[in-house]
Amino acid sequence: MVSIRRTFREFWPQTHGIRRFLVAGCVLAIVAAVCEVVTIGLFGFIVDEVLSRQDLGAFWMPALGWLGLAAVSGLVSFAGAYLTSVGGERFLLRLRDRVFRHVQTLTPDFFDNRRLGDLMARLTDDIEAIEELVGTGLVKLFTTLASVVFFSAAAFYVRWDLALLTFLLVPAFLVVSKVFASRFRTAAARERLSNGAMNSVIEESLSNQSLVQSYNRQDAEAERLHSEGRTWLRANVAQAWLSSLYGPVVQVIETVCLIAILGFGAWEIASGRLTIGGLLAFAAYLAYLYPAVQSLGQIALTVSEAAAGSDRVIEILRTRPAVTDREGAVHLTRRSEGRIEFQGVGFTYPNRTRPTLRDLSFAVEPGELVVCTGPSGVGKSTLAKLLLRFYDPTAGRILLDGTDIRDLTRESLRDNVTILQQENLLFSGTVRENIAYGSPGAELDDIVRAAVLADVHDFVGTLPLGYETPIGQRGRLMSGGQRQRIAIARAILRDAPVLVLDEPMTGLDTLTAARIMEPLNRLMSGRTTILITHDLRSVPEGARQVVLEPVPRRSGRIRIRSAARRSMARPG
Ligand SMILES: Nc1ncnc2c1ncn2[C@@H]1O[C@H](COP(=O)(O)OP(=O)(O)OP(=O)(O)O)[C@@H](O)[C@H]1O
Repeated sequence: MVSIRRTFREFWPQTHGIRRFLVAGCVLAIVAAVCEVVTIGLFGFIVDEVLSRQDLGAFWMPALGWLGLAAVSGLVSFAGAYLTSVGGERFLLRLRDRVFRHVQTLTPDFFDNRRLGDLMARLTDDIEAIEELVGTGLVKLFTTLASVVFFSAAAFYVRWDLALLTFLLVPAFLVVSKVFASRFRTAAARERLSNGAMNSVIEESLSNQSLVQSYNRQDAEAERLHSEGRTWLRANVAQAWLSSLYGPVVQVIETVCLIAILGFGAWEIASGRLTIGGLLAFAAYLAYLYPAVQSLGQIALTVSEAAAGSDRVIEILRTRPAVTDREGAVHLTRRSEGRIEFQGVGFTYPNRTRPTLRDLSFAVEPGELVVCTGPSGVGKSTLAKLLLRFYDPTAGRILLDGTDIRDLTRESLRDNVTILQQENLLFSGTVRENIAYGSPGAELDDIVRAAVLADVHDFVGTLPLGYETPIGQRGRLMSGGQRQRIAIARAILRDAPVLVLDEPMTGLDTLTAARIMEPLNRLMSGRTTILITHDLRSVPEGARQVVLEPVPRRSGRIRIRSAARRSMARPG
């Protein structure tokens, strides 16, 4: 119950503007139910007035009425179902957009600590489950409730005492559905969890297929999926067991009811207090009423499933980004000059106790190139993450043109800093789209100019569709050097005053590295550049160096102080 209330509080406002579809769906479904009630009344009338009395003349009017009602009922059922789906789908779209937008405000740290497949399950299946509760589920609940009310009212109208007898069994339905719903919720929560785990295994294995195959790990991966699949199977079987059992249990209660009614009805007919038409109409109302009551129980089961999904989505929505814009943060409208200064910067990753950086101070003048070196794992890439505000320093500050970067909006800060990462991140679009990724709306001429400067234009000329050639998922149809040059073209086109190159030569052989050097120099010229590398091949002569030293392992109080001095970056 708490989950359901929480789900509605969280997601109901999102149905604003869509509610008319849902309301229309409800109203139309209710009209269809009313048509059915009247139709059954006509059926009782035909039995008593036409069949029992063998009077064909009395047949035509109710028959025509029946036909008319069937047409109206068909039409409104169709329109109701259609409008409900439109409303539900629009709600789903909105919901997914909201969660995805929120997820993108979270710092990369969030993604580093989560399994991608599980996040994907939350953005797809779990969101659909919420829609089935708050959107279409609500319509179903209202229309089913309306059917229950109408069919029971009609049953009471025909014979209140018989109806009352029937209703004595309603508590039995309620007890059954309550017992089932709580068990179903536990099974559903397990199913959601295991669905996420299974998706994670599929995602990890498929995205690392070249590693899997080259290390002959196919069987191990298949076993991993099989084991997650088994857990999923168990959760689903538990769900199936409950939902399959629910129907027969309810049916037994229904049958007891029907037999009691028929027996009582036969006695009433024999004593002349009830017509056959009356009894048949009554039985028909019950035949409609019971499935409606049964589907109320089914709705309770779906609600349990949706609540399990919704908990998982709300958990994501409640996660706050580790870094946010400060109140009154300045949005840089002009291009920054590009003066960067680290002042006594210290940083510890949120899930670590040992600091990665301590008391790091250095400055880079506009247009200057500074090379940042140091052994692997010393925190060079961390420095880039701090400059882009993926994290905030735990001590000290970083200035851009003399302003603390925490006083700038993240958007305007990042507009002024381009990073070229170790692993070149390309999307599965075309060459053109990838070069223009950081500069939406760039003209083809500008894209080509950037490609020429990045020394990739000639290569693009050899591709079957030139700039319109798809580059494969994550650019896998390109070589490492080609990917790197496309990334350089992207950075050139973006034209930000500050540039961070994080190991631009990683994975490239000497020859390719040498070829990259020239476009890199073109990219760096005139920009403040921090070149992170432990590969001194790529260090241009005469460039100033900042050497990072590891923060020592054991951290007694006195050692920390001496460590602080030792780990200070010193210009080379
Ligand atoms: N998201 C993270 N959470 C916790 N620790 C992290 C995270 N990212 C990096 N680290 C740790 O921080 C330290 C510095 O990592 P960083 O990537 O900055 O090193 P680096 O100097 O760039 O190394 P390399 O030259 O090998 O790329 C490492 O010990 C690493 O294990």
